[in-house]
Amino acid sequence: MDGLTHLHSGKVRDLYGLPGGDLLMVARDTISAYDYVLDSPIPDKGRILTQLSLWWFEQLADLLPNHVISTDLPPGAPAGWAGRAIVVERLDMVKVECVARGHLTGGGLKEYREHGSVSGVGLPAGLQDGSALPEPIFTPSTKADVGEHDEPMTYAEVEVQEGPEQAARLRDVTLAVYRRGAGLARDRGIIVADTKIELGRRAGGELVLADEVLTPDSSRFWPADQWEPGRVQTSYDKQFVRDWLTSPESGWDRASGEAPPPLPEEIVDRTRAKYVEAYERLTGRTFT
Ligand SMILES: C[C@H](c1ccccc1)n1cc(-c2ncnc(N)c2C#N)cn1
Repeated sequence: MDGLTHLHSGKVRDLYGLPGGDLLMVARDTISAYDYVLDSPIPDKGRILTQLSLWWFEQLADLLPNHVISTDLPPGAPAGWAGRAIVVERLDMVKVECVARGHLTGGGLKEYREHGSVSGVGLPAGLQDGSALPEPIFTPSTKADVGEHDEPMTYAEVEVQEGPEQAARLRDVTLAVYRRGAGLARDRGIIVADTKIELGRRAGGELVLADEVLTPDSSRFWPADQWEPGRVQTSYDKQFVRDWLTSPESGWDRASGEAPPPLPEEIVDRTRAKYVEAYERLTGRTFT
């Protein structure tokens, strides 16, 4: 693909350099579960989550600028990338995974059970898996290498790395994006339990919202009507996959260290439908 320089491949997205310095972010139809990228693509997942991210950038534009330049395919990009590729402004990326949590689960719950805190933020006693936090908290982490897990950072460590003023700005922006997104989603029946945003800086130091934003890949989406603290919550988008992979029908042993088997067509179809449903509930638009 002349004109495109492959720069980075994540679990579900790829990043290319364009002549002139901009970047092309491409979302694939892949889905990951239990830290594996599954062999079975979910048709249109890349397009659905790209269009959701673009809609969120619009909803958040009054809070801070974003890196979106164009959704037109640049020369050299395959036609099959239409709808799931975004030309973005090249930024100096902040080396902090900016995470906000409104509910306690996953790695945060594990840390809470060990230390009574998450990323150094003290929390009240008695919280359970899925509990709503008294208020959303900023729980930054390091940017781990491919295949590694991010490590929690305390706010003090962010201050040392970025400086006190910038650390406060990262915290405030992350919490503002989360509050806006979680509030809007909750009104539409979806709990955004937590989210990770990527921020970058322009040459003049201005903070810009980058990467994808408030998608089921960057956030935990739960159906609000099934929320029940004290147990593992239902995943809005991945529950069919998780249930099948951990059922006798799949023949897969998660403890074996072997990669999961391909998904049955029915599970793929039902998972695609959940992505479409989430997009349509949040945006009020019809996915075509
Ligand atoms: C990890 C993430 C990634 C995204 C998509 C696919 C693979 C990786 N990434 C984003 C940048 C990046 N760098 C400079 N300017 C930007 N606007 C962005 C963005 N977004 C670098 N890495």
